[in-house]
Amino acid sequence: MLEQLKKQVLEANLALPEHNLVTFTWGNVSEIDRASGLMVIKPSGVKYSEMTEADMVVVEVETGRVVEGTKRPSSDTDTHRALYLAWPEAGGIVHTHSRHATIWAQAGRDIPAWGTTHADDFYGTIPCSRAMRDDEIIERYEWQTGQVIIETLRERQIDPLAIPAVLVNSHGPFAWGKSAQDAVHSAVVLEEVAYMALFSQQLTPQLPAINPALLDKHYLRKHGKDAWYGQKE
Ligand SMILES: O=C(CO)[C@@H](O)[C@@H](O)COP(=O)(O)O
Repeated sequence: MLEQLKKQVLEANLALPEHNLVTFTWGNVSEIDRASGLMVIKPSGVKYSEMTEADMVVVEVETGRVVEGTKRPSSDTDTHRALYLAWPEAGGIVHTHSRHATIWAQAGRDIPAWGTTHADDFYGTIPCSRAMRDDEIIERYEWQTGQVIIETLRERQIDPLAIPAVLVNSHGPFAWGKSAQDAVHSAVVLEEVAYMALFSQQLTPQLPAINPALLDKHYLRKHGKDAWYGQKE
């Protein structure tokens, strides 16, 4: 089981540079095995071009203890842990510094649903968190980053399954899904809609939100209980 998970997490991490979501060693992807309470995450600071399955690090989600691996886990491991512990439905988590999503995060701006590309995968506004306080930055920063993400969705009454991404203020995007690959899909679409939104609002500064009927149509045909998009599995 763990060997298969390491393979999946390596492939998901290698998809980040493939989709131009990261530069150098930025970003990280993990996946959890709920039965064992273990997660697999990329090693910290290792070049994607040199990364191997053997470099993947196995971490006990509850405690953060490294149970397998010779390398240090990602510096964002505690953020991933916090989200897995808070959201039982999260199977994979990704963090990137993808350019346009990070522009919105640095600007402290939510990305409203302005089109069907957004609506296909995000059932409404993608939130930006508040700025972190000094005490949250100084003590257990990565864990606290996770707590701010959880607080943002809770206070905005956002279902993590319906909007599988957040912009961490002054930092960058985190996205998630049923698996590492699913989380990377969310991160790719997030970057695309961030890019489109940036220029759409420049063309039309008072851009109205998407028609709710159109939002429903596009989101629910892919993710609703009667979803029919694509081919039957
Ligand atoms: O967010 C950041 C840095 O701001 C990290 O994603 C980035 O440096 C990657 O760190 P890791 O290599 O995963 O430890």
